[in-house]
Parts: sequence; structure tokens; C-alpha cells
Amino acid sequence: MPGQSKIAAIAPQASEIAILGAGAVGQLICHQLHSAGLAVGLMARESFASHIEATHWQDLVFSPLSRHNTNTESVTYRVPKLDIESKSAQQIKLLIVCVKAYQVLDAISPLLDKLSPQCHILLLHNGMGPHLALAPRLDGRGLSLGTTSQGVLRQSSWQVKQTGQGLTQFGHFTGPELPQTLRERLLHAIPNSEWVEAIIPSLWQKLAVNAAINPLTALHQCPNGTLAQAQFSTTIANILDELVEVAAYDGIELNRHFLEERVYRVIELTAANFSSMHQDVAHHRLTEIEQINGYISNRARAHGLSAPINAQMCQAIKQLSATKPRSN
Ligand SMILES: NC(=O)C1=CN([C@@H]2O[C@H](COP(=O)(O)OP(=O)(O)OC[C@H]3O[C@@H](n4cnc5c(N)ncnc54)[C@H](OP(=O)(O)O)[C@@H]3O)[C@@H](O)[C@H]2O)C=CC1
Ligand SMILES: CC(C)(CO)C(=O)C(=O)O
Repeated sequence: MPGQSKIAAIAPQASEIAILGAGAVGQLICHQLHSAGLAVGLMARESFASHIEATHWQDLVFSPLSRHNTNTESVTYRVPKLDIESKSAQQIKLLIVCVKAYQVLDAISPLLDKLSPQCHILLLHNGMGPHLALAPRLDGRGLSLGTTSQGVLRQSSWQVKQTGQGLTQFGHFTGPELPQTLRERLLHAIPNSEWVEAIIPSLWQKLAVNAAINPLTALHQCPNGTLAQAQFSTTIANILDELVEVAAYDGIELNRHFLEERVYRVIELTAANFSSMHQDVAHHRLTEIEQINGYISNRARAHGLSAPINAQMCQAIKQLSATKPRSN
């Protein structure tokens, strides 16, 4: 293939880090960990139906971010495809879950009684909620959470292209902490990443960006930049007002002014992009609305409050999706 170099490297040692969910983000993180020399393997959906006992390999193609739309050279590399039924699964020390928010529980549930009791779990998705459902089921394992503003596009099953750089944040949520050595390796491997003392406020801040941008771009079928127009400012302000109030009841103090500035900065920086929800609706896929505006409205209800604009966004996206047959 033109513009592509083969640098296949086989790491013979057992994988100490496994990535569950071999989609866009899963393959991006896999590439970054593999490039840093870490023993990483993939758990793709098809592994569960597989009767192959031993570890086998997967070739992946990664295209780095291209500046000025120039042709960048893609790299092909090879990582183990992990089978949860194999003995090597017991050696996994860190499981990074890179599925969509609504897929987390279904993806991880079959693994919980098979992973080692020491295996640490890290959830990396947009939206919030799965951590609350997963926490009581950890059986003494540690749980960390993360959020990334890197951008990546899946071009085919085993080929992804990085489309944006951005901050990635991780932090401890509950149970035993991620061992220091693994934490350092993770931060070293993922560009522009940091460990934060309090991850939940960071997740709320990312939630604010997604809650303001994603449903409006899907409903109005527009790129992110269109939301800078004055006609959207009241709705965006209302979404943020409700979010800040609900977060405060959850014990998280957010700076309303800072949040709004952040939302408009993302609108400007990603002006030409179509949000993930816009794309999910356009491609007739399930959206993460339930874990974004739906989470705000559910947490409001849990505190005896209401978050009518977020509830309305949630309802409108579900209605819009219902008019289109789903492909997943
Ligand atoms: N793409 C991006 O640029 C960014 C995405 N995010 C967030 O990251 C998360 C992941 O997004 P993204 O990678 O784009 O999504 P994708 O749909 O590309 O990847 C999800 C992957 O999870 C797999 N999966 C689903 N269910 C299971 C299961 N039960 N067992 C094993 N694998 C499973 C899917 O398999 P299959 O292929 O078979 O469906 C798919 O490969 C989302 O929350 C998204 O909002 C955050 C920042 C940027
Ligand atoms: C930041 C934003 C809104 C960029 O499009 C995003 O995270 C998404 O589309 O889900």
C-alpha cells in the first residue's frame, strides 16, 4: 500500500495491559501503548465467540495526525488478540475499557469472574454513569476513570486515523489504586496525558462540553461551529446552568463561567467537525445521549430536582433516532 511502512513488531511477553473494545479509541490507545514498548493486547468482540484457546495476533494499521492535510505514512504493527478464556488472561494487570458508554456493562460483565482479582480496571469513554453501576461489582478490584480529547476515526475494522490531539486525563475512583509503575507507563505512552487527584470534576467538565454541543448539532444537523450563532446561546446557557446545579448536589463545585468559556472554545476549535452524536444519528447508530444529557437529568431526579432542558435534549434525540432504523 503506498505511503505505508511495515514495522510489525511482536512482543513475545504476556500482555500486562489489555484493551477491551477494538474501535477507534481502543486502537489509538493500543497504538500509543505499543509504540511505547508496553506489552498490550486487544480484546475484540469476536474473541468471545472464538474457540481458539491460545493467544493469536492481529495486524493493525495506524495513520498519525496529518498536518495541512498532507499524506502521512501509516504504520502497521502486530499485537496479541487476547482470549479471556486463556490462561494468559490471568496475567492482565490493567484492563482499559474503550467501548461506548452504553456498552460498558455488557462488555465487562462476562469478564468480571475471569480476570485476576488484582486486575485494575480503567474506563475511558464520553458521558457518565457506568462507573456507578460497575463500582459495586468490582470484587475488591481498583477502578480508575479517564477522559480523552484526542480524536480518531475508524477507517476499516483494523485501521484508524488520528484526527485530533488533545488532553487525556485519568484519575482514581474506587478500590486499590493503579500501581505507580503502571500509572507512569500509561502517562509516558499517551501524549499530553495527566493523572488528576480528582477525576470526577474533570468528567463533569467534559460532560458539559458534550451536553452542550452533541445534541444540538445532531438536532440541527450542523457542524460544531454553527453553535456559535446567537440563536443557540440560551439553550447552551440553560444546559450548563442545570448541569452546574446538579453537579453541586453531587458534591462537585464547577465554575460556571469557566465551563461556558470551555464550551465556546471547543466550538471554535472544532468548528468544522461533526460531533460524534451528529454522526451516530446520521449513521443510524445508538447515541450516548442517555449517558450525557440523560445522566444530568437522572442525577437531577435522584436529588429531587429537575433538569428540563437536558431532559428535553434527551427526549428529542431519542425521538430523532427512533425515526431511523438502527444499525447497532
Ligand atoms: N472516536 C473519537 O474520536 C473519540 C471517542 N471518544 C469516546 O470514546 C468511547 C469509544 O468511542 P469509539 O472508539 O469512537 O467507538 P467505537 O464504536 O469505534 O468503538 C467501540 C468498540 O467497542 C467494541 N465493543 C462493543 N461492545 C463490546 C463488547 N461487548 N465486547 C467487546 N468489544 C465491544 C465495538 O465492537 P464492534 O466494532 O464489534 O461494534 C467497537 O470496536 C465513546 O464513549 C466515545 O464517545 C472520546 C473522544 C474521542
Ligand atoms: C468535543 C466534541 C464535541 C467534538 O466534536 C466531542 O467530544 C464529540 O463529538 O463527541
